[in-house]
Amino acid sequence: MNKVIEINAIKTLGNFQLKVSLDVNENEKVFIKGPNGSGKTTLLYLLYGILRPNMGYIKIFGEEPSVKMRQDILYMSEEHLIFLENLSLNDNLKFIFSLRRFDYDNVYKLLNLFNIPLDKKPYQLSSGQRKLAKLSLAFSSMAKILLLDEPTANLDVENSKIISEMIKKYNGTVVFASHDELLNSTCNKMVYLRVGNVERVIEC
Ligand SMILES: Nc1ncnc2c1ncn2[C@@H]1O[C@H](COP(=O)(O)OP(=O)(O)OP(=O)(O)O)[C@@H](O)[C@H]1O
Repeated sequence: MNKVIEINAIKTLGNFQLKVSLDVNENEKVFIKGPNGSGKTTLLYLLYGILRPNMGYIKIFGEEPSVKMRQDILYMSEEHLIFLENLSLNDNLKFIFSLRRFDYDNVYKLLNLFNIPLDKKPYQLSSGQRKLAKLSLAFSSMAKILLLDEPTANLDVENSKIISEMIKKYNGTVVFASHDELLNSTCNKMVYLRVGNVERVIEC
């Protein structure tokens, strides 16, 4: 099997230290679990190249994470907004499409599936609707690796189940951090973090 992610690294943030050693294969669906503050988001930041390790290495497709990989790897944060507040969702999409390649038809298909009104501005949508709009983009990105932070936070059970199925069926690797037990059946591998350490890795 092709390894797409290799990490053996230490990252220090103030008095917190994350120490991770992990390989991820092509098309694997990896569920990062752990209590609040255990280092899940920090791990995703390292994989996306937002943070650099203090020691060790991170390889994505055999190379250090870098901006030039951004067509192949997409990170969807829990909190950060990706939409401009003064534009409708439709105009936001046009702008986003000018920056990066997506399966455009699939974006609109998913937005329709989730009943997201395109004429509304981001602040006129609920937090769940904004999340579903971001996920519609992520799952239409054609990225070889998706990094999803809390993909089902703010979503109802029905939509969470749809997202779970979309992760399972995604034609690529998905690494997702979540507290949502509903996603337990979604992965091939579970990685348990505790206070910055990999407590255990379970093949599912
Ligand atoms: N910029 C920073 N400076 C210092 N400490 C930081 C910084 N960013 C995060 N931390 C610390 O790193 C630790 C891990 O944070 P992280 O956000 O990775 O946890 P998490 O597992 O994603 O938590 P949650 O489940 O609450 O989202 C926390 O103790 C946090 O306080």
